[in-house]
Amino acid sequence: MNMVQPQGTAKVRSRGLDVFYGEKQALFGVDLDIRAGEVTALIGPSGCGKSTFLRCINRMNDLVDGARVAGSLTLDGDDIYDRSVDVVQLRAKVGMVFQKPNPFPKSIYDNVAYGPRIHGKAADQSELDEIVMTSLEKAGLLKEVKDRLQESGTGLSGGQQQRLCIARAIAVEPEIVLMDEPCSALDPIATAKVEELIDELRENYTIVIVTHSMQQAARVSQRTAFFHLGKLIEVGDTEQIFTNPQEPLTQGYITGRFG
Ligand SMILES: Nc1ncnc2c1ncn2[C@@H]1O[C@H](COP(=O)(O)OP(=O)(O)OP(=O)(O)O)[C@@H](O)[C@H]1O
Repeated sequence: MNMVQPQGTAKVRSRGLDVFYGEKQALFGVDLDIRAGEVTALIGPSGCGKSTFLRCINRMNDLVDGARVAGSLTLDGDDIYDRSVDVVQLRAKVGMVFQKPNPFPKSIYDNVAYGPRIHGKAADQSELDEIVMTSLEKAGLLKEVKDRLQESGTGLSGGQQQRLCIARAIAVEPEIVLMDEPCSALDPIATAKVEELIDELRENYTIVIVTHSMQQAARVSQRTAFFHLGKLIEVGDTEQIFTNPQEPLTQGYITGRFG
């Protein structure tokens, strides 16, 4: 089990974070703390840089040609962009769940066992079985799939596939789970299940979620950061952001004046 830091400690800290895609600047001097043991929601209109910020935390932007990062971004005080950082190890610490459920075309079991296998997390088969079962249980999926672990992950419903992807992400015991609009391809019932799950997971993980749904941000997060045109406009306790925003731009967005 992870050593979870006391709630409120900055797990990830950005200072003056700029991100460029070629000539285009997508983030401007972002100063944001992501606190340990909480769910932080990133909200704002399309193209404001939410996903860009999220993807910096596990260096997914490294995969984009011409992407460049300046300023400082740390995880537990260590520079995420330091030359000495092993990106594979970083991504084991910082898991990710994408917008569209993307199980591998493998069995349910192998989807979850994949990460533990490549990171050598299990000494033998029974330990691997234990990790797979525990991860499925934590992802709220075990009951539904325990009799068909050898069937393909792609044969599950969309909501089950997304919970399988969450099980896959947590199987390597990450410290942080990044979620990029994890419910946008799901129906309301599957969405409710994933939201419930996010709430349970925050006991053991620090979670950052990008969402277009303000209702979702209000339901699942403790902190909310509002971005606009690549700038962080305001961050605060979720309740405060939605009931008493300090910035006119935030006010305009949450009251639906633009978006
Ligand atoms: N791979 C890329 N190449 C070039 N520009 C990009 C790339 N990815 C994002 N951008 C640009 O960077 C800016 C921020 O994009 P980003 O995807 O972070 O925004 P977002 O707030 O997550 O948007 P959305 O809500 O639509 O997903 C946008 O102007 C976008 O066009």
